[in-house]
Amino acid sequence: MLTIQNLHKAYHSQNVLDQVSLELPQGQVLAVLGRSGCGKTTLLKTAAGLLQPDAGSIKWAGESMDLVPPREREMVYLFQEPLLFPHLSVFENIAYGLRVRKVKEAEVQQKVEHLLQELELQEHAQKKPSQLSGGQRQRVAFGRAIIFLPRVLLLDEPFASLDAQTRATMQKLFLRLARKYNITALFVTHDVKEALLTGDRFAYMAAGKIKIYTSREAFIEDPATGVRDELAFWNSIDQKITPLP
Ligand SMILES: Nc1ncnc2c1ncn2[C@@H]1O[C@H](COP(=O)(O)OP(=O)(O)OP(=O)(O)O)[C@@H](O)[C@H]1O
Repeated sequence: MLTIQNLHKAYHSQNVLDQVSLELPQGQVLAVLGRSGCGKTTLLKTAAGLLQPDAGSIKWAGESMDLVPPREREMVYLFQEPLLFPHLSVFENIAYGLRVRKVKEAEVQQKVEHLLQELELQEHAQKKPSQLSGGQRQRVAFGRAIIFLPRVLLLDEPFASLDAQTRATMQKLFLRLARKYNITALFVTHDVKEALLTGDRFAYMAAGKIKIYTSREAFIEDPATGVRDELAFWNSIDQKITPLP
């Protein structure tokens, strides 16, 4: 269980995280919907240990992570734009987390090859990141993040820069692997449909405050989230599309 309690962070006089608290059981995905600038990235970076909060605490299985450095926290932050080592192949980018943990070569080969298959990247294993498409690069970054099964995956609008079709493929891939590997994730997005698709649980963030919902229905029904209005809009578009004769 990930437990975040009363996290607070301010820049000058602006409260960017305002008493943020949440609980996330292992193997669940919390979709956090929020408009640009609401503090989503600050929340994820603070959870990963990349930013220090002014107050509050982060725990995993009851153990405080507050003094644990980012590398040992095993809460991996996945950037909007995939950050890959440009000089390493796809294989070595994915293997990186195992190499720094001094995992034996045979196990590295077996694990990376298996994940390359899952990510449908086998034929690109020896390419460098510059030789890949945006969607392929994002898949490599995802593989690199999950290869050692971190405690928590922190996803920051991971598919925002992809075209609609690639984005839909990536969302399905994420869901399949999240189920298969029992991934615990905070998935932040400004996209209503993406939040509904990826989340087991739902939250809405605005001006540094987070609201956690007890059910999908409560999330949809709350007028503050704008989810119902957006779903109504898409339904009205669907009804306007008349089938071809
Ligand atoms: N280093 C900083 N110094 C001052 N203000 C900052 C700093 N980092 C973030 N902020 C401010 O904090 C607020 C929240 O930023 P954050 O990056 O968390 O937003 P976000 O919800 O992730 O937005 P987006 O979806 O646009 O990435 C913004 O108003 C931003 O200007």
